[in-house]
Amino acid sequence: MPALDLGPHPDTHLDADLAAERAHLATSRAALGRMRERAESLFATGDQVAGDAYAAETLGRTLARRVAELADDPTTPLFFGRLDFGDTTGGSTTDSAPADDGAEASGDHDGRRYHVGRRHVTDERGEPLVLDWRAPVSRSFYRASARDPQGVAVRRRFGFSNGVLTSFEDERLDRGEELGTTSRILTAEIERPRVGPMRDIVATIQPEQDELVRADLADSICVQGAPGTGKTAVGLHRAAYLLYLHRERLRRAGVLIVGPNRAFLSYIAAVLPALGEVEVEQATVEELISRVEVRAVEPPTVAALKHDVRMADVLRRAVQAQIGTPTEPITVSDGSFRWRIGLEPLHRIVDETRGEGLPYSTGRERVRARVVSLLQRQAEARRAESPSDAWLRRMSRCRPVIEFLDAVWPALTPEGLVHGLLSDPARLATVADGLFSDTEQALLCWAKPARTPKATRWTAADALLIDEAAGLLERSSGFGHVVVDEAQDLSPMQCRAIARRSEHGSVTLLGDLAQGTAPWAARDWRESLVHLGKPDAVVVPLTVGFRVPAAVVAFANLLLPALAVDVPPAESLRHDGGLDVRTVTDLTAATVAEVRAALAHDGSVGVIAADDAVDGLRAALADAGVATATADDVAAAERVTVVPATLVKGLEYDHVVVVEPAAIVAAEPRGLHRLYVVLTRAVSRLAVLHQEPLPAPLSNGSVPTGPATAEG
Ligand SMILES: Nc1ncnc2c1ncn2[C@@H]1O[C@H](COP(=O)(O)OP(=O)(O)OP(=O)(O)O)[C@@H](O)[C@H]1O
Repeated sequence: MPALDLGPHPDTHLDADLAAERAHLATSRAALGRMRERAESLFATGDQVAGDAYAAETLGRTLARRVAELADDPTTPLFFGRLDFGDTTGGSTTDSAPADDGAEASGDHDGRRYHVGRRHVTDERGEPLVLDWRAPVSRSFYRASARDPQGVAVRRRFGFSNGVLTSFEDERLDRGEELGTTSRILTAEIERPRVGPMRDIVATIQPEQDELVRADLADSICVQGAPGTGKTAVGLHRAAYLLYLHRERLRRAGVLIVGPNRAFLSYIAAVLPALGEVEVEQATVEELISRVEVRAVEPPTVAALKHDVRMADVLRRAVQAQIGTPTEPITVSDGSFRWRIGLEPLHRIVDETRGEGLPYSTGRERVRARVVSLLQRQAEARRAESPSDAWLRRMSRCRPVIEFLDAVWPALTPEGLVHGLLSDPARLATVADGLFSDTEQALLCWAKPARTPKATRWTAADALLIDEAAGLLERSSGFGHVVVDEAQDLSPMQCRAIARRSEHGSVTLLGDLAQGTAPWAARDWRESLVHLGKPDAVVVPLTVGFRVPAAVVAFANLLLPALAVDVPPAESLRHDGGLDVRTVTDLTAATVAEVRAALAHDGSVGVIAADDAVDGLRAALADAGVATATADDVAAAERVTVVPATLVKGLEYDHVVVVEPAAIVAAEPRGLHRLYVVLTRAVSRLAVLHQEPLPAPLSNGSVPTGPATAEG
């Protein structure tokens, strides 16, 4: 049997193996320590080495990053796997190998042995002790199978506890042995109690996940995955992989992770640094588009109109409508001569520039430059010499030229454009005609507009319009790769905001149509991809669930027919766990009792309720002496978190207590989708407490009641 259970072990051969692996770990840790010391001492002396201040700063940053990358967390293993390549030439397997990342063909690794870990570790001679999981050769650790061993004779996985190597598990791929998802080490990792922030899954990435992680940088992909299938994990590991492979390019252009809210972003924030990646920007869409301060809310119907993709056309037309027709020639005097540009060339300049489709503000400068160039030509013809730069500058800023520009191509700001449009029904009507009905236009226009953009109390949706307008006025620089999580909730206009930031890069879109809770949530990934400017991206399903136990998945899936989405069903890898659905007479008292009982187990406890019930539950728990944390405080010492239903997307807790599903459903138009999200947060046990009847799709199914049905 390939799986080895190691603890105190009678088999001296296995004990010797384990001892050798522990020694290799100790050597590797010492080597990493030396690498870090070297980086630290370079960092300390960096300013004396570098030539100028700029070089010193750049070098300083690089070295500081290097030091951070080489941080060693004593509680996580430096390596988690080993690959022994078979020897087709007849020699014996040798430890380590040439520091080879490039050799793709397995033949180059004949007879070699590699430890696979979080980052490269080399000994003093530069020989690899641990290979980075992202190196080409490490791919076989994730992908080799009995059917396609890729030259690997033995794949070894290590079990660790607090950074100490405790066991290993071998698969003799050369003998057709393969554990797949029955691996004990994988099972232990999936079933481990959760505490604190999200962790990396680098040791146990599954083959279908690895394919997504290692997709080409040029490939935009969309992952449709049921709850807990590892979408977030895949997106983060893909970011780390791409940074490794395209370090310089992506460091310049940047990698961006977009998540639904701050609680989620703080939950995932530690994953990339743990993988040695300390320079990835993480933001919500709202943070990305924060040109103006949001100081007001508006009715959902109005917000929905502003999130509608028709607004993009309205704004485009509004910008176009600013471009006028020249009505008078330009006459300029430079003190010595008078110059004149007639209407005909001015028409030509404006038409040509309009035809070039440049961002509006660039267009204005182009018109200016062309006007000045005509003046220059006249001056050259008359004086037989080129005018000076100062003369050209003066001409470009002289009053007749500015007046001409202001008449035919006026300067615009994004805020000014949107303010002008929403405060003037007649102006809106000219550009919204045929796109929005009269009623819709009336909804869009402000009843009492502020006098200036500055005085306007903008809403979140206005900020989105301003961002769209900014994209029409100026060219923005984008990221090299953008990972968008919970993407099903993006509106078309939000997709466009992200498209502007990934125009020359690629995107990884992660989401689940069944979890769409925004009023504008996607119903078809193809549409989102069009708005994101990546219409050709492939949509790949993930269907193996790593979080939610099978019994809980089955319960949550009772909701699926009512959600009106076409998504492939998921299969749970977890057959442990418990589900307890209970009618109670006193919700608060039952919640407190449930939390107390949950605290007898290891791991985190999440109490999830309709937003307006949260404060009451927190107070009741506090009165009962149970300290609670908030969802955005991932470092909290408290094991119990009370989370409003609207903030729980993407998060998970070992033991989840859902309080009054009917209230969660009633709180918002897509309340059933919200409930589906809420019910799929449990890693080990789910308790559903209700006083009101369960929402119809749940009460119609055969719901297990009473105490836990399949307690693991
Ligand atoms: N290959 C794996 N090995 C071990 N654990 C995994 C693996 N893939 C995912 N997990 C774990 O499963 C849990 C769910 O993963 P993740 O949050 O990435 O799923 P998701 O699809 O984004 O979920 P949701 O739809 O709820 O947002 C996490 O605890 C993650 O660490």
